[in-house]
Amino acid sequence: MSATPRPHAGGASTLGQGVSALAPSGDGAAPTRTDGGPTQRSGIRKTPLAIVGGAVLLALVPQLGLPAFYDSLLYLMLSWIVLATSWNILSGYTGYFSFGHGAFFGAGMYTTSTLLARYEWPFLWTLPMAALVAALLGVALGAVVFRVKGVRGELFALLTLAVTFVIGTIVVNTPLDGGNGVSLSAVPVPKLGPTPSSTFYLLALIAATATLLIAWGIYVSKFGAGLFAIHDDEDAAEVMGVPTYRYKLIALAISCALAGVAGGIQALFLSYVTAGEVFTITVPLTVVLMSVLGGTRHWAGPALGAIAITALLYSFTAADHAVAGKALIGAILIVAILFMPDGILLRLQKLFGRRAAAVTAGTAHPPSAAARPAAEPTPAHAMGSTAPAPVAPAAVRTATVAAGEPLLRVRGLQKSFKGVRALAGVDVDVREGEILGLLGPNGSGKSTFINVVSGHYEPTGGQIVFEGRDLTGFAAHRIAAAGISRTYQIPRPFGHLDVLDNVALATMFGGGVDSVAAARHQAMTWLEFTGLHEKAKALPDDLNLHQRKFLELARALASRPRLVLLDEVLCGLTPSEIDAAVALIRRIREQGSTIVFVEHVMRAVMALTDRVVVFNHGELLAEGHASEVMQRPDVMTAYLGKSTIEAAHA
Ligand SMILES: Nc1ncnc2c1ncn2[C@@H]1O[C@H](COP(=O)(O)OP(=O)(O)OP(=O)(O)O)[C@@H](O)[C@H]1O
Repeated sequence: MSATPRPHAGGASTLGQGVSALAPSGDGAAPTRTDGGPTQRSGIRKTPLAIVGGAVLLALVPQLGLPAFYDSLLYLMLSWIVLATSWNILSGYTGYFSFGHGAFFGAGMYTTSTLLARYEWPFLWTLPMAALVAALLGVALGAVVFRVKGVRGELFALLTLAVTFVIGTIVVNTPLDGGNGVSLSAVPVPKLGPTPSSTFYLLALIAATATLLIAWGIYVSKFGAGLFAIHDDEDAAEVMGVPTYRYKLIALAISCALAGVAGGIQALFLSYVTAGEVFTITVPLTVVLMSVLGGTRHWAGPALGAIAITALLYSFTAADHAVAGKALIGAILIVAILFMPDGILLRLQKLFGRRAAAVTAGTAHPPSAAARPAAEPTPAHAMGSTAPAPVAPAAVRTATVAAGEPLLRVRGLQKSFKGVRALAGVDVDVREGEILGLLGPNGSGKSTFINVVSGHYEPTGGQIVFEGRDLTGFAAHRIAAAGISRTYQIPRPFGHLDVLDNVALATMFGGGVDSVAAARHQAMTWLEFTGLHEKAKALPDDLNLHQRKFLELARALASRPRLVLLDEVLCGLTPSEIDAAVALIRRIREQGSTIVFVEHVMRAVMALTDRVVVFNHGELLAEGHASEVMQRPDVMTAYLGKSTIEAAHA
């Protein structure tokens, strides 16, 4: 946007001119207070009050009678807060880095300017429309892009940037802009404040307050927990019950709607709108920079980044040495990002001795074992301890399978990967309450079976019936909700969530608990059940393999499944760790779960399983009791190879 703002703007520069054009005051009064991380329950109640309270105080600024210049500078700062925070709701929370924010901002600008200039709508009525059009644009884009697996990271960023240019080209070449821009100089500014510039300031203040409240609300909610899980491992999140597609679309719609509102206000602020300045990379680059600097894993991070960058720009580029000032700001940003890769906010939290907020939501962790009421389950001791078996926190949901019917009935299950037939049509029944061993040599299709039954892969053919309900082709989150959970052969914890929140996520999405606090409380008891309670606040990276495997188990159990699919949970463990794991799996069965157990460790198979099925080359080779099946020559041949058997007999 090369257009200068309407005269009342007091010479402040435009948003669309990007970082270089910003010269706001260093007031920094926007709400930058953090809630102290999710461990601070009192902070949770206070946070929205603090945001609203801060906004009420800031609403008094126009009464100070400052020159219009300051109103406009504060307006710009607040507008950047809206843009950066709205970007973060999709991109920071889910990890889908968008470079399309210019398109959504521009959609809002052109919606408002078209409605004002052509249809003479009252300005305030255009803002909901600006939000709606931007949100619809985002949802239309997301509905296509989010369906394509693998469009993440740089691909998603480039795609959204390309969409920005496409929309910009369309706008320029249609009557929306016509190549000349849209003039709004004749449109009256509503009288919210004593002056037009203070009106814009107050509008931006309302938008920023609403945006921060929304960003915070998502951050502390179950929805926010799901978004952060998508950020760390989308497939694992889906398998644990997070409806990833829907969640991404909702986050994108909210993000776009807020950017659209900012664009609508900006259109009238500028009074002259041109496409060439809006649909560029400048807006997205600026919001990315602000968010990364402030911290993308916290609702307040982007606001802090917006304030910091705009304040820097005002301090260093408003004077005569603008070019040197910009270079200095660049150097400061490089140093800040190098030394604070998680953003200023997390660094400040660490400095003030608080736990790094590398977690999703904002409610308190459950009380310590000592503080817990006596009626609750007693904590387990460390893994492998000889203490009495810990009590499972919640009874497993009872199955609703008809008498004589298997809990899981798989018929003719097929899965091919570009010519590789991993499953060639297997029939497997799993009876309620049993531990079924799933055996077979490497590459025989065991993990594929688990992946298909849990919805990680769609089957190529066949049928999966669980509790009499046909689940064939269901999305993984629906299969999780139906009562099937799984572990991964190589543990896939959510790396930025602590151990407790990893389990709480399963409690919420698989177990149907809506409150984050209740989910954490229940998750703690599952950690006690698996002996991980002392690691509740550790990040997965701090766990050894044994503990990571047990974390997988705790997550699988926390969704209170009727059927648990365990994929080589013992692989890589020491003999004593295997003993501890075998004892734990027994306890899992005792508390009511049915288990399918893929394993190569034969002594565990012998000790645990009621029945085994053996796969070979994607087909069912044998079925029966482990001790009998493993004696069969065809099974031995499959495991050891024909030549080995013949050599042994020779
Ligand atoms: N995502 C994939 N893409 C292509 N081929 C795959 C994929 N997943 C599995 N396969 C192939 O399918 C076959 C069965 O693999 P699968 O992992 O199910 O075997 P497995 O019995 O679990 O083996 P292991 O005991 O070594 O884990 C193998 O030939 C494997 O290479």
